Amino acid sequence: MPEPDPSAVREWLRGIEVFARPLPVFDPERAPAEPSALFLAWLTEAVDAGVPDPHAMTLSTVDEAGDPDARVLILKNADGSGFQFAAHAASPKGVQLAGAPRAALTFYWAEFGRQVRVRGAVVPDAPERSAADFLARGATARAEALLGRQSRYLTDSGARDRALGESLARVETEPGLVDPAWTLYTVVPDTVEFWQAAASRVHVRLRYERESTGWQRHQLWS
Ligand SMILES: Cc1cc2nc3c(=O)[nH]c(=O)nc-3n(C[C@H](O)[C@H](O)[C@H](O)COP(=O)(O)O)c2cc1C
Repeated sequence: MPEPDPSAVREWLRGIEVFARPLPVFDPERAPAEPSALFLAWLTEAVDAGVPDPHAMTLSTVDEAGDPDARVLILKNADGSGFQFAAHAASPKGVQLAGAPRAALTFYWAEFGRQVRVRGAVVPDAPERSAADFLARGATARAEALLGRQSRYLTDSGARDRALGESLARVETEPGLVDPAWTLYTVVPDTVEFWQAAASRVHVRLRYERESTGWQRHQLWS
């Protein structure tokens, strides 16, 4: 296969339209006092419009060398106390969060041209709540988590299938079995930014910043 022509790729990418669809108008002057209220309103609109995986978000962390890492996860809950996700403490993200318990979350709902950016401290939830989340997962997901090998090198898929089969049998004979390393984490936001694309390219940005007196709202240059 011939090498792709880098300038052709550049032209091809330049030709792909962005925000070429009707977009909602966001009036930051009418935004609620709490970012969780606006987040849930935008998430509800995404769900109601049939956006695929509307509760998927990018979780960004840093490793022990200070290098950034990021991956997509599913949001488990959002309210005035923060944004929750669940992960295995022995996974790379779990290890990174143990060393540097801060994170950023990014949501993007392309159909609406809307992005939400969250930054804050990450706090593990109480063990009983993590256990309840674990037990609410499907049997295969529990069996996989119990193996605690997420993101390790997979060199032998036969060995993987055997280990998974044994773990699944264990889950089926002990349905109350909980992996103590399974953890619900809450990102307690310091800032939450709402970004609404506009066809005019004068995009609208509103950042909530946590102050000792409560949430302050600031519009940002786009
Ligand atoms: C839409 C989507 C949803 C995902 N949801 C989860 C999830 O809820 N939990 C999870 O551990 N990985 C999920 N993943 C896989 C993660 O992106 C990632 O590959 C995995 O958690 C390993 O990350 P780590 O090596 O940084 O720990 C999802 C991936 C996608 C694309």
